[in-house]
Formats: sequence, structure tokens, C-alpha cells
Amino acid sequence: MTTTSPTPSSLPIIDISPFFDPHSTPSARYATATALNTACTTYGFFYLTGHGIPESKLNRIISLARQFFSLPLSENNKIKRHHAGGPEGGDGARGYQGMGENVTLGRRDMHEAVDWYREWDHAPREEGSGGKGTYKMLQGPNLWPEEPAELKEVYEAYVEELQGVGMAVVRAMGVALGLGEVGKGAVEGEDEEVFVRATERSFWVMRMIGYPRLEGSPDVVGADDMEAFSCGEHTDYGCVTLLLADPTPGALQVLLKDGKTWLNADPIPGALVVNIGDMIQRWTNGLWMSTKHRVIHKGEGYRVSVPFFFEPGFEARVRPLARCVEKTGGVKKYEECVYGEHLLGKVGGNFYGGEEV
Ligand SMILES: N=C(N)NCCCC[C@H](N)C(=O)O
Ligand SMILES: O=C(O)CCC(=O)C(=O)O
Ligand SMILES: [Fe+2]
Repeated sequence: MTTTSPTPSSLPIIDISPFFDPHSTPSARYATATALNTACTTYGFFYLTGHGIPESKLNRIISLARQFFSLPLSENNKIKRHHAGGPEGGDGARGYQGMGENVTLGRRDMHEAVDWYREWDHAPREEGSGGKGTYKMLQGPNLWPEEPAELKEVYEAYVEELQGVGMAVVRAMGVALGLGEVGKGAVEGEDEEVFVRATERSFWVMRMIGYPRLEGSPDVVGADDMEAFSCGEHTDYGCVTLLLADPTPGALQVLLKDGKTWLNADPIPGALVVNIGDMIQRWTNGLWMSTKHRVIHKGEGYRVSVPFFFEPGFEARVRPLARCVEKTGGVKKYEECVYGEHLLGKVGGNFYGGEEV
């Protein structure tokens, strides 16, 4: 485990606006796609501008997150996640999780969080012993806090906007990979809109995360396990992560291609930090890798971030695209997988005790 301090950030900045503007010129879209290809090939991480969400709205999201985490634990626990299949009617994943409940690489992470997923509230519900019935992992309704009162409305609107941003990014990705248009040389079913179709009913995830500073942090249960990482190194699971974080520098770190240098991904005001997930790696046959990253918050104050994971549909089947197999030496590196199964495998191992699946 290296502890050398990361070099300053130099991640590329991608202006996505040509993929929103119906009047944009082909050359403007081409310029964005080209820059995106370089960013995804070299880093798998970049800053996104031109997404159309005003900075004031982004600041509101951060301040509501901060407000929620500053409430007493008893208040936070009103939306505590409950075990899937348990008597409380939970789905194991949605809701509030306390400090150290999340686990990465077998170690407790030093953060607390609330997770929301695409609604699945009409899922079959079996009668449990507690009378409330029980959901399968990931299938229940979302849990929203009473305080701050406006959080639900503001966050739901934010999810709508971010789905549009995610769509624009995956549309640009199809162009960036040179997948081609239908009827103009594209492989059948694998044209430049392939990611757009796969994410049409995105099984998105939004996390609201709170990170106390690591050094001198309060003595919480199992603190000896949690000294090292705010969030241990990992890749994200799906397509594109659209991360909003407060201005704290030095916390989010990205592993470079050399496999040993960590680069700070410090926030740029108004921009989102974007990274690609495991499904993009599979589709591109490893041409674009889902980059490892981690959080070590030793800076000032309590850090908050709100990543939004724009993902394929739960049932989406993901296999290497013929064009990408060609570009990577002709050998298919991954078997077909179903996104929802990949997700269940990950989420099931994410909690301390691992009693979930
Ligand atoms: N939905 C996403 N991508 N969440 C990322 C969380 C990463 C940490 C997790 N404990 C892990 O080990 O994967
Ligand atoms: O808080 C951050 O900056 C990143 C969090 C993250 O990587 C994740 O939740 O997947
Ligand atoms: Fe992540």
C-alpha cells in the first residue's frame, strides 16, 4: 500500500455541450468525441463541462447533503437500510448506512452514506414475520429523509437532469469509439447508439456520502479497521459515474495506467468528475478500462460528495463489441454478462458481515 502523496491533477476537461445542442456542427461533435476517446483511453477519468446544470443547483445538492449528515444519528437512522429478506421490509441496499458499514477489499470504509436506486417499488413483496413483508436485494422502494424537508424533491429533479447528462455522455462515447451509424457500415446492433439503447431504462444509483477527516476522527466502532481509507480502492460497476463533490482537495485519488501513481481529482467548480465503469470496459474489450480510484480524506472539515451512477438497465446484456475486439488485437477478453447480476454480486459484498445475499 503506497502512501506517497499524489501529484497535482491534470485530468482532461471534456465539453459535452455539442451533444446537447441540436444545432451543433459535426465538427464540434467530432472534437468532443475525439477528446473523449483520448480521455477514456488514457485515464478513464475526466472533468465534464457544458452539461447545463447551473453551479447554484450543484451547490444546493452539496449543502443539503451536508445538512442531512449534520443531523443526530437518530434522525439519520429513521431511513436506515434494512436487510433484504428481513422482517422490516428492506431490500438491503436502499437507505442510510452508518460509518464503517460499507466494506471495500475486506476493510471498513470511513464514511456514511444514503443510497437511492431506480425505483422498483412494484416488486413482489413476500409476507415476512414482522408483518411488513420483505423485498429481494435491490428491489424495494427508496427511503427519503423527512429532514431536510426539500431534499427529496431537489434530489429527484437532480436525478432527472443527470440522466440526460449520462445519455449525452454515452451517446458521445458511441461516436468516440467510431461505431458508425445504422446503414452506414455499423455492425448490426452495435452502432454508435448502442449505449443509449442499453441505458434507456438505466438502473441508476445515487449515493450521498459523508466523510469525516481520517486523522483524529471520532472513536467509532471498529475504528482500528478504518484508519486507512475513507473509501478503499475500487472500480465503479456500470457505465459512467457523474460525481459532484465539495471543494475539499486531495481526497479523491485516481490510479494512473502505470499502476502505482495516484493522481488527485480535485473538484473544479461547476464541473462534474466523470469516470467509466466495468460495463464500458467489457463493451470496449478493455480498450477503455474502468479506472481504480479511492478516497483518503485527511484535509479540513467534513467532506461530502454525491456520485450518480448512470448504468445500463438491470437486464442489459453486455458483451465486447466487434469493433472494439478488432481494435484490441482480435481476441475477446470477456464473456457476456447481465448488468444486474454483476451489480448484485458487488452490492452483496459491500456490507460489513456480508450477510446480505
Ligand atoms: N455503486 C458504486 N459504484 N459504488 C461504489 C462503492 C465502492 C466501494 C464498495 N465498497 C466496493 O467495494 O465496490
Ligand atoms: O467521494 C468520492 O469522491 C468518490 C466516491 C466513489 O468513488 C464511489 O462512491 O464510488
Ligand atoms: Fe467509485
